[in-house]
Amino acid sequence: MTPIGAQPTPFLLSVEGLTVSFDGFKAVNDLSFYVDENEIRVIIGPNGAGKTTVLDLICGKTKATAGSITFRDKELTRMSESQIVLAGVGRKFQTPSIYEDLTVFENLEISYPRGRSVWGALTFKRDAAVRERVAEVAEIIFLKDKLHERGAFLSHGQKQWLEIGMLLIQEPDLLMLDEPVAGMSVSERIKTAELLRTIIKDRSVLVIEHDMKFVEDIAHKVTVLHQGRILSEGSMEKVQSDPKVIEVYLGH
Ligand SMILES: Nc1ncnc2c1ncn2[C@@H]1O[C@H](COP(=O)(O)OP(=O)(O)OP(=O)(O)O)[C@@H](O)[C@H]1O
Repeated sequence: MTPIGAQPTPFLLSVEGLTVSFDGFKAVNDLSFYVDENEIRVIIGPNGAGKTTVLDLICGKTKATAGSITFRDKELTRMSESQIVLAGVGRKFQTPSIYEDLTVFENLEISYPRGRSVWGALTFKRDAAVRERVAEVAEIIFLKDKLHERGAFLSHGQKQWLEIGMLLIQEPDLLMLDEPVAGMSVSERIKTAELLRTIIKDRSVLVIEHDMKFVEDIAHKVTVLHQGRILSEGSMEKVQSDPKVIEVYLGH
């Protein structure tokens, strides 16, 4: 809460009193949390805590029963999924959904946003801009030497990075990732942490994750959900030593 008379804090994302009810069952229940610019926030919690539902609500896949989600100056609860994407929110689901028959280059190229400016007959200029951006993103996602490899031949981890790249090319201000390191090798997890640290220079990232070593590596702040509400919030150190968190989640 902003004290009366103070300037509002410039959060990138403010979730306030968010509630969604499925046939009377509140999967998310009067939830409030705030994400800063350039922050990596991780949401953890037991199965069924409401983590995926929170991301579904932010990206507009599920409509809130009550509460608000403010992204910069926009109220997301009143917007459609596509409007939310255009406002700058990218969402990656758990399973990679790249085009297996296309190359890394083509997968990135196809995701390049169209129609943001009038290119008209300037296709030559546009092609150069696309190639440049594809190269930049390929470097960030560790695939610059694989640009002409077909999606089908990438490892599971490389497919996950490519999908992150397909979102990055759209330059979202908020990127949401659901268990990005599930099924990855240890070295891929370390590189994914590096990737996230690189990309938050220009945006914030909201991650759902169960892998506590990875959470420790990346999280600026952790929000622990339980039964649709916040059980604990703060640094990894703080939530890890919170008896309530140990009881319902970490102790198992
Ligand atoms: N569309 C829906 N209709 C009815 N119930 C739903 C719906 N979506 C989610 N739920 C319920 O809401 C609760 C929260 O689910 P959610 O998937 O958000 O949890 P989660 O914390 O992401 O769990 P997990 O770690 O298992 O992915 C669960 O009890 C789930 O069954």
